[in-house]
Amino acid sequence: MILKREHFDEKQAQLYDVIIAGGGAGGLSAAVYLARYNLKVLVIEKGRGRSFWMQDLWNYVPRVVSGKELIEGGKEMALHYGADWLNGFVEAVTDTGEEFQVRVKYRFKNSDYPVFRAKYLIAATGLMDVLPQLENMQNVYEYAGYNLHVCLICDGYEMTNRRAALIAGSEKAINTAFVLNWFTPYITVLTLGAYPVGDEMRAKLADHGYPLIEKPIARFLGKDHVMDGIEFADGTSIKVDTGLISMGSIRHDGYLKNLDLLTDGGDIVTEYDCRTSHPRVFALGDLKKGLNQVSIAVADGTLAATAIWKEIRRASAPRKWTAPLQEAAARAEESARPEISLGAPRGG
Ligand SMILES: Cc1cc2nc3c(=O)[nH]c(=O)nc-3n(C[C@H](O)[C@H](O)[C@H](O)COP(=O)(O)OP(=O)(O)OC[C@H]3O[C@@H](n4cnc5c(N)ncnc54)[C@H](O)[C@@H]3O)c2cc1C
Repeated sequence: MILKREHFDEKQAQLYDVIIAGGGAGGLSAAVYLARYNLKVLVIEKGRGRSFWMQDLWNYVPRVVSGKELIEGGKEMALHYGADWLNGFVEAVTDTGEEFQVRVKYRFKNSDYPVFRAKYLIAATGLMDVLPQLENMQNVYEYAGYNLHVCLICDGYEMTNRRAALIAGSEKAINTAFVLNWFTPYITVLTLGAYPVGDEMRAKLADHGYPLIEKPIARFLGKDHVMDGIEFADGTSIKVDTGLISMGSIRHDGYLKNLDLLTDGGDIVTEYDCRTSHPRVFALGDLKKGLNQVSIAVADGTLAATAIWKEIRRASAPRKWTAPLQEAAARAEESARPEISLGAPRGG
């Protein structure tokens, strides 16, 4: 069910098996599995995460869908199988040793701060790509995620043989040009004038024939979500067919601080089944170390949910089914009697 204020008292009193922070690709996959393992699960989702911005989900079978379709379909499925869902922002998690207490901000105005409890926590809150900060951010949102891409693995193919602008957030990020050139030779590198570029990198770009433009962007040009050029602060402009933003990302992991999880370069380190350095915390998808793709996040959800089910199942009393089996046998015997009495009279 979708939780509203009137459900909070009842739901705060119960102990969930699992609380999932984040209802994107990974969190939804875990929710569906957990609900179908007949476990009590709550998904908490703030809205407008990374999957939401995917206009086309490539490299995923059986067909291309939008991120919104993926989220709506997954949410509907999780609810159908009995998961609870809360539209809210996970602010903090406390581990009492026995359970996790998950504090949520519910609603931006007239906020409530309910605390829900669970045996296990799944962190599936992903990350968000850093975008160029222009005066008019609407102009950026008009094209970002359409033909102004943020993911080379996802959208490199879409850029094949197109005139591409690479917007690099650091000198290191300029190296993306030498991967993007797998798909297209027509690359212009933009630094927004935000950092100096060393002689070695300049020489490498010149050697490949990639122009370097080091001035701030004023706005993206185009219409109907199709970018076809970039205008700079000095009034000059270039024509392009596509773009790739490589400016890093921000992890949605603030609520995990108290748990002191093992990380590597900021990514949460997990075992094969997505278990973190805390035995009752699992991390999925973009938040953890590994490839940032929907297929990976979805598979992570499968692994984490199944590992948790296995553990809860093994800790539960054995299900011998003695009483139900005896009852079923008694019922079968009962229903068999009239048939016998309907047959030919004995000894007749
Ligand atoms: C424009 C774009 C195009 C892409 N194209 C592709 C593609 O074609 N193919 C592909 O495989 N991948 C693609 N990706 C990458 C893909 O979106 C991610 O790899 C995938 O969504 C990761 O899943 P996730 O569950 O880890 O994170 P997400 O899907 O980002 O889910 C995390 C969820 O957590 C929520 N959240 C965050 N913080 C909190 C909080 N504190 N409390 C509550 N909720 C919170 C967010 O709102 C979000 O819904 C694309 C990404 C972008 C941005």
